[in-house]
Amino acid sequence: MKTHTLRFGSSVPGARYEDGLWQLSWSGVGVMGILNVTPDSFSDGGAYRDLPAVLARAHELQAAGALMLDVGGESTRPGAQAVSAREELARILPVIAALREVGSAVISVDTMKSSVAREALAAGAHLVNDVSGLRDPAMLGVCAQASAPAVIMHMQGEPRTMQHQPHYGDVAREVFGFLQHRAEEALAAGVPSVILDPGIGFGKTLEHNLTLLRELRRLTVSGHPVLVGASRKRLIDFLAGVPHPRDRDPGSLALHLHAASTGAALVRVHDVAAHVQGLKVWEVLNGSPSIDQ
Ligand SMILES: Nc1nc2ncc(COP(=O)(O)OP(=O)(O)O)nc2c(=O)[nH]1
Repeated sequence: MKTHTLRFGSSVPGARYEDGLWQLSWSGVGVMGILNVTPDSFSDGGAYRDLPAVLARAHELQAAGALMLDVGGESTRPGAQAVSAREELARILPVIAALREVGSAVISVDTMKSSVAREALAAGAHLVNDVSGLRDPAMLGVCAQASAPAVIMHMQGEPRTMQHQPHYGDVAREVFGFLQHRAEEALAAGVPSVILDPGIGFGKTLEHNLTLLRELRRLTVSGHPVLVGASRKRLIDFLAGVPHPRDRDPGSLALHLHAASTGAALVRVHDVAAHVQGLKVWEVLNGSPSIDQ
């Protein structure tokens, strides 16, 4: 089973200090638990209304085996209206501070705004998850300055309109080429590590999403850890006729096991327990280095 490593400028849970950086390594596929603190996220918006409920959810995700928690204060579902930096910060800063207080897992902040990323990192987030692929001109500098890894995700257009008419000449070549290019720019700017994400459902048709998943090995061989976030997304309804997002966890796991078979390093999920269980079984059948006797 492949071992993946992320380098951080500051210490993170489970990391070792080596060559002047904190190195977090894991084998097989790590699970990033989704912690949305929004009123309108497509599958769990408003589910965690107050801080105790959010912290209880965080504990549940961590107890289920999440390697990281992804804290998001703005829905990026198709058609979502943008949220101000002020509103986004009001939602996520108390959560990040409280998670650090209780000693949580590694914390990523899911934001497209450099101003939000800067404050979230200062409040204790360990890395940035940017669905816009570091589009904000200041985002690279914020991550480099904080010596924080960045998840670079591909999105065509904006959440509000990205699904109107997504179009590519060669979707795999264009998406993977974009990610490789942004990775080089980020590392050259001093970002200690990058994670690449094809952006399932972000300005893609069903066919585009399927092609990216089928061709994903072309990205995982890049050497950068690859993250896939297909959890509860619309393509599962298209493929298996599941209209309600909360009913799509089995399909989510199937998509993420496929991602694991291509060498993905992380999956971003709502149902952490099901994914930890499914990946454990999958990894034994596909050559995990150790089996708990
Ligand atoms: N890196 C990465 N980040 C992401 N953030 C949000 C969503 C959308 O899912 P969710 O957070 O559940 O919904 P919403 O954006 O409505 O809060 N998907 C991804 C993804 O695929 N990859």
